[in-house]
Amino acid sequence: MKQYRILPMAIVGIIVLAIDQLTKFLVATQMSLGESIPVIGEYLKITSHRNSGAAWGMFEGRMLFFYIITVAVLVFLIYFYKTEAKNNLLMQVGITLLMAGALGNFIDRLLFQEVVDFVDVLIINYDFPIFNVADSALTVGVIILLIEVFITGRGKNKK
Ligand SMILES: CCC[C@@H]1OC(=O)[C@@H](C)C[C@H](C)CCCCC(=O)CCC[C@@H](CC)/C=C\C=C(/COC)CC[C@@H](O)[C@@H](O)C[C@H](O)CNC1=O
Repeated sequence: MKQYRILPMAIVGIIVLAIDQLTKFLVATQMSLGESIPVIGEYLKITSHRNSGAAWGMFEGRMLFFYIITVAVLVFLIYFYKTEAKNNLLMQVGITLLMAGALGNFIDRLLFQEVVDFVDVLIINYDFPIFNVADSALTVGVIILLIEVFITGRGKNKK
């Protein structure tokens, strides 16, 4: 248990997943499609948006593709956790975030065949795609794993 921290990681994953699903639910029920609520002026808004594709609307509507990819990603992450994340907290956190993010968008795709997006940021005059908590978890998870492999851990098990 200590080496894999299954219980703490499961709690982190469930909390991230719950926040993702709650925020999507609130946006979908409390806002009309396209409605926008400024949080920090033009720079950060909550905009109710839907996306039946991946980042930037790629593979729009290809739900079977998304189901297959997501199950493959989840199976790979479980395998990777068991083989590479032993005694490695950073890697365990990164993989947990990736799994929570993948599951969050998977639930939306299974239930609605599209994903609820609402985080609308204006980055240096480039209107970044609208995303959600699950995308944030996926992106942070990717960054953590990259840091772990290339900077701190070099992939080896750390005490
Ligand atoms: C973040 C992964 C996207 C997420 O992948 C998932 O679900 C996984 C589990 C399933 C995918 C089929 C697999 C990855 C496809 C590759 C991809 O997509 C390139 C990733 C670039 C990424 C590097 C990490 C940068 C940034 C993206 C965005 C900002 O993220 C903060 C824009 C998000 C908005 O376009 C929003 O509309 C997307 C919508 O919510 C559906 N989300 C997905 O498909």
